[in-house]
Amino acid sequence: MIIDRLYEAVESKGHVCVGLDTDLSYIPEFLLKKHTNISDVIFEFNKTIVDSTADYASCFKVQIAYYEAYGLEGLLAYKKTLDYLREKKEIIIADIKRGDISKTAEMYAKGHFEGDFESDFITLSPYMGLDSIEPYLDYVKNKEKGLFVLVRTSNEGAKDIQFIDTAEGEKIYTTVGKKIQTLGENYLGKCGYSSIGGVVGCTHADEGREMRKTHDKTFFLIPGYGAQGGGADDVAPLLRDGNGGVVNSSRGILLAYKKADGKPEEFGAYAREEAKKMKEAIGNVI
Ligand SMILES: O=C(O)c1cc(=O)[nH]c(=O)n1[C@@H]1O[C@H](COP(=O)(O)O)[C@@H](O)[C@H]1O
Repeated sequence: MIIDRLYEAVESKGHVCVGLDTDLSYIPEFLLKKHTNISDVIFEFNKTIVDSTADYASCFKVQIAYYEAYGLEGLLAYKKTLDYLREKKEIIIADIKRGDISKTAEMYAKGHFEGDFESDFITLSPYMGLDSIEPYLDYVKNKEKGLFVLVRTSNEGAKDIQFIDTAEGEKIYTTVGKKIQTLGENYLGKCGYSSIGGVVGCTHADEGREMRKTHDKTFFLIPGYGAQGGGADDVAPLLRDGNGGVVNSSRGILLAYKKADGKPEEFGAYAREEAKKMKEAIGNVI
């Protein structure tokens, strides 16, 4: 099961998931000038970030919107980035947030678990129902692939729908989380967690401890660290026994050189330092 690979990566390298949400405006001028096409610019930036942070990262999350936004050149950069991560044996989470009827989902599964855009995990939205997740399950069972399903997201608007009380007297996200855990129990790895994980933001830390208890077999992808205001203390309740989740930071790492007003040529070194600091900060509180 792919979850065992991720669990072991967390054991050996820590909880940091580096987010490759590469906007052209994040890329230093000298790199923009060096290449004539966007795909080479984005790929060289990503390659430097991967090489600089890999010692401190258990996985990398690539948010596809940042690549789609640049059309075919962007998608070429996306593919090159995935190929490079695979070559380096890094674990890839493709943040594609899909969710559609089952025939369409079959094509999404093929598109992101096979071929040019193959990744290890993908993110899914469950709001069309569990039948929209079914087409991915054969890949989870037989092809070493995994899912992270949105449960309680990090944005302010999460409250608009996910926090509504159901007739059973619980929040919608609690119901979704329970359904994901029940489904996930069919795909447990040796580590005790399922290859069907849940996305739980660290920006509503208050219920974190309770969630960790009730979702004891669900591995969490935890966004919201850094740029969205989350810190190590917000993440700690969502992690258990020093494992049980990975924590994503994208802008916090990619833009570390700008925040420090550092030399643009040293953007990789700043990203490395930020990933190291994040790993240590989380290590200190769990
Ligand atoms: O699924 C996600 O990764 C995700 C879920 C969520 O609830 N909140 C959230 O921010 N994300 C993603 O996590 C990343 C956060 O980026 P930064 O805020 O720059 O660290 C982005 O790629 C978001 O799309």
